[in-house]
Amino acid sequence: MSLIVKICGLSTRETLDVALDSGADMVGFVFFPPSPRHIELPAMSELVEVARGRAEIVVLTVNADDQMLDQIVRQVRPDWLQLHGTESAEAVAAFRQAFGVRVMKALPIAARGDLGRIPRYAAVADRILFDARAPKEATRPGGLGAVFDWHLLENLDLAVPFMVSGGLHAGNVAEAVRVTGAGGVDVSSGVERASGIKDPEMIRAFIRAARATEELMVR
Ligand SMILES: O=C(O)c1ccccc1NCC(=O)[C@H](O)[C@H](O)COP(=O)(O)O
Repeated sequence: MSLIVKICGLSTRETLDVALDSGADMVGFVFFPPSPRHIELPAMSELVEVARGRAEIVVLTVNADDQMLDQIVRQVRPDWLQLHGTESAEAVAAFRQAFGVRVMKALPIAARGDLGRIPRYAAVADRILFDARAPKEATRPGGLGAVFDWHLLENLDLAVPFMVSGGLHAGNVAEAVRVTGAGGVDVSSGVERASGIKDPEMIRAFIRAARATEELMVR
């Protein structure tokens, strides 16, 4: 069975090419100005056209309003919107219907209590992405290279596919897949040599390591 591998926070042609040539299934672009990976829509659109048809295109936003999402969808035409803020399940359902784009909802995980809201979101999103909960003082809700306790997701049975993220890198991705049984993995910081600066060799190594876990997948 194949694992979905997403490389997030791409912002240069060189590193996008490396991700595509190495076989990434999804490539993510961040539209969130406080992020070191933020990319304006005209530049994003140019990169997206390079990726279209070769990998699924994901645009990540944080609590974006209807107007912003409408602009992103019209200008960039992504395959997916990744909602990485505190969007409600009702908002996820409404965006999905309004924009005709698949929606991946990121849910922050730190403790067992965070699992309670999962079914609400699984009922309306096309995919769930689990990420580490950002500390209160963080300037962004993700892309921090922080790991959560993967055992919290053990034996999770969801109606929709899910992916795991948060502090993944070539050295721990196999264990994350083994423990969570996730159908996909998502990485940003773990393939960077400095904040916001992707490293070609780290991207290659991550995708190689992720592919090597596929033999562990039984579902
Ligand atoms: O990348 C960012 O700067 C970012 C900003 C705001 C919300 C989410 C953000 N990133 C999320 C991701 O890149 C991934 O979906 C995931 O959280 C993995 O991040 P990392 O722990 O850096 O591998």
